Amino acid sequence: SSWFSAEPEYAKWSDVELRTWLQDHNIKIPSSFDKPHLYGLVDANWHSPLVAYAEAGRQWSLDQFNRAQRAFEHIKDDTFDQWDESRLRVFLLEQGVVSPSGPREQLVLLARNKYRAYTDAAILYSSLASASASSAYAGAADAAHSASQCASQATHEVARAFDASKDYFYSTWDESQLRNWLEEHGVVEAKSASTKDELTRLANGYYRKVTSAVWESWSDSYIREWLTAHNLLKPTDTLSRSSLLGKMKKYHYNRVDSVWNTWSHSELKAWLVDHGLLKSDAEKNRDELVKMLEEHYLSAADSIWAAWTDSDIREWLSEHGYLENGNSVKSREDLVNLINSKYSDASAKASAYLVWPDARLRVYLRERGIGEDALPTTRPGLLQETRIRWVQTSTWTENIYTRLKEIVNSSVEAAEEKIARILEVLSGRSRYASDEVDDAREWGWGSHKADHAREKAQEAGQRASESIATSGCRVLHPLPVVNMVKAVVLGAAGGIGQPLSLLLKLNPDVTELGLFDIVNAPGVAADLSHIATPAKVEGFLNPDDGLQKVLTGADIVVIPAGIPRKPGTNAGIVRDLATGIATTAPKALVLVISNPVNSTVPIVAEVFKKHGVFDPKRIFGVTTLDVVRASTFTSEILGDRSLATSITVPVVGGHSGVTIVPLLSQSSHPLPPGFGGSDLEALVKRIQFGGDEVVKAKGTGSATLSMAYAGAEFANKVILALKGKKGIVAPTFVNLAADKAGGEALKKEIGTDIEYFSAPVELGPNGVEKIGGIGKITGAEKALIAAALPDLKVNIEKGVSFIEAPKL
Ligand SMILES: NC(=O)c1ccc[n+]([C@@H]2O[C@H](COP(=O)([O-])OP(=O)(O)OC[C@H]3O[C@@H](n4cnc5c(N)ncnc54)[C@H](O)[C@@H]3O)[C@@H](O)[C@H]2O)c1
Ligand SMILES: O=C(O)C[C@H](O)C(=O)O
Repeated sequence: SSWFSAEPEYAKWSDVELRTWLQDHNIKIPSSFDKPHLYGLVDANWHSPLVAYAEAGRQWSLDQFNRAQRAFEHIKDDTFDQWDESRLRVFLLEQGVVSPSGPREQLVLLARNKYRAYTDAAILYSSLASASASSAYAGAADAAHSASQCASQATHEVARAFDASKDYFYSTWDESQLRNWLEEHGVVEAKSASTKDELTRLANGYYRKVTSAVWESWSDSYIREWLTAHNLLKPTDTLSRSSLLGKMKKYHYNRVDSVWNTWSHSELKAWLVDHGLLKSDAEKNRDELVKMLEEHYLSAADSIWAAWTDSDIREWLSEHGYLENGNSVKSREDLVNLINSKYSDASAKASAYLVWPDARLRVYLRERGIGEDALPTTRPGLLQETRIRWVQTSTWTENIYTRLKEIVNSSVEAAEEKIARILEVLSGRSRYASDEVDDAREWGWGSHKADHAREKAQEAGQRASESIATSGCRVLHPLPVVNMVKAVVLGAAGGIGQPLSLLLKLNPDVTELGLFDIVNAPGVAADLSHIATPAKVEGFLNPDDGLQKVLTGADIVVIPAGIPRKPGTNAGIVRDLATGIATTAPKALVLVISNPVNSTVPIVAEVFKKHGVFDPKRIFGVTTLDVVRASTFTSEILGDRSLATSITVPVVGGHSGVTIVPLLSQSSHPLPPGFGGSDLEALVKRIQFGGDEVVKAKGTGSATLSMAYAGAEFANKVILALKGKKGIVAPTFVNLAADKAGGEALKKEIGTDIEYFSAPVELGPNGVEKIGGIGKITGAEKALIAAALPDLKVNIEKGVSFIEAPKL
């Protein structure tokens, strides 16, 4: 590509690279994102100021930053100009500049650079701190992002729009009530109107004529909703209609309204004459006057400076040396004239709110926590308060971020209320819709086509849903929320436990690794904790509630505790560990390795049922070793071990002897032509009894290293799914109720009613997403399944009855 190509650096990145960049910049990756989305996210954030801060901040450790914070506490950008050379030198030395040299100007420059880096880092750290302090709220933001939220919000808008098209108080009246009302109000045509539609139309028309404000014809409930939506009314407040109307009068505005919309013809004209834009005898109609106002309002000094109090202006003038003997300038007019002539960038101060109608300024202030009583009563007062709170931000996302921070740090105590307000901000673009709905309502009332209003409303709802969908995705960029994953290993000091813990420590998505065993766990943890990967490792033993401590906050729990080939002992161990999980981390995803898996998985389920926390989606029997063996042995048959990692063979049924059913006919890499008969039988047997091969070779114990590998393979998939990756499928032994439809279909395929079965399962953030079917298999494979079922049923029953009445 040419040097001048507009193609960005990241255009050719893989999704791993995109993901890494986003993680490095603390940009949350929404759970549903695939490569095009990741690309979009990188694209959207490439030039974001937060990313720049992150770059700057990365060069500072938190410690360094804290030290710097003290050093920079009283420093302003121009402080250095006032320092002498030796003071600058000392300061730079303290800031780690080893031999500060050069002329004083050079030193000032160096000091300034340090200061800039510090302020960038300060912004980063404060945003990180606020984000982590409010992770609950960030969680709400995340929820808002989810499609369902967007959808429900959109639905709400649509519902509101529909409501709005019929929500005038006489909408429920029958024909004679309408007729009476119209006649009482002297609408003569009522006499000749013959249908209810016509009468309604007349009522609408009449209403539009006599009411100046659109809301005067709204029902109480709709007014209440509008006020509540703008934080002007608590949902619990009960007010009379007249008080509600009073509030509307004070606060209702339309997004397109400007301050002059309510001015009379002569007021419009007077303003233009006062500002020397119109001769007092000029003849202009209202539209022409408004047009002139639109053009000139914001360049008029008094419009801009109305947002400044006298003392604000005085302060600015004296700070900039224009008011040495401040007392000589006394009048407001003098102050405004002076600042207007000195403030070169006045137009930059011309913010959008300067033209807002008073009602909108009031709403803005009320939304920012100003009480009804504290609201200024004059327009300059409203403008001045608004200016103080007006956040000028360069990007939309930054603006939303600022507003979110404001809410999170606000004094509103109830979390629900904060969350509600956050949701409002996130779906802020729905205001569009509200305004569209306003239009729609007016249309409906003013014209004959009530249906047209409905259509418009529907369109508005549609647009709302679209803008919510896009805003929902975009607003997440600046929230530096780190997706934490705590993985726990129970039985972490054992033959499987240790290497499995090692492999989990290597997974960069694991941020916390908790190890538990009845022996040695703290030692194993100390050892692993030196490995340079993100996970924080801690080990616990039984005393002092070690099990409870390790399980606190667990997202995923892997259980390789127990003794090889001692089913009875293992049943008790698994029962006790499951009890711990049920009481401390009932929402964790549980991966059972302890044998016999066909029975220990039902044991965990029964314990969870007893504690009322059973969710079949969250419990897995790890059968991955069978899958791994199937790949390896098949690659050997194919004569190419390098294929081993890419060969996949579904293995179904259970995890012991004949209950292990490899579906070799579905291998991603077909077996050699002519491979069958006793060769095939031997391969199947080797997969089914691979455990014996290892037990025999070792003399004592069973597979540990290959099991650790397999366990980590599966756990890593579960973690990826937990973090939102879609479409991950792995065979695992699950309760078939985890996916009713999938489970029932599977039972039909295997022709028997069974509670647990190992099948290819699609994983999701809540565990089992979908249970896959067996698919097309050979006669021989059908026979293998038939042979597996009786053993499997006995194993399952043993597990279930162990909890009901211990006898395993
Ligand atoms: N699912 C599979 O494919 C598969 C494969 C291999 C082994 N396994 C099974 O995994 C289990 C462990 O095998 P291993 O070779 O690691 O055994 P191991 O004896 O080497 O380790 C077991 C560990 O569990 C610990 N432990 C015992 N009771 C405990 C309790 N109540 N709480 C916490 N920890 C406890 C022990 O102290 C030990 O450190 C066995 O049941 C084995 O049959 C399953
Ligand atoms: O066979 C065993 O006892 C351990 C394990 O289930 C295995 O498959 O290797």
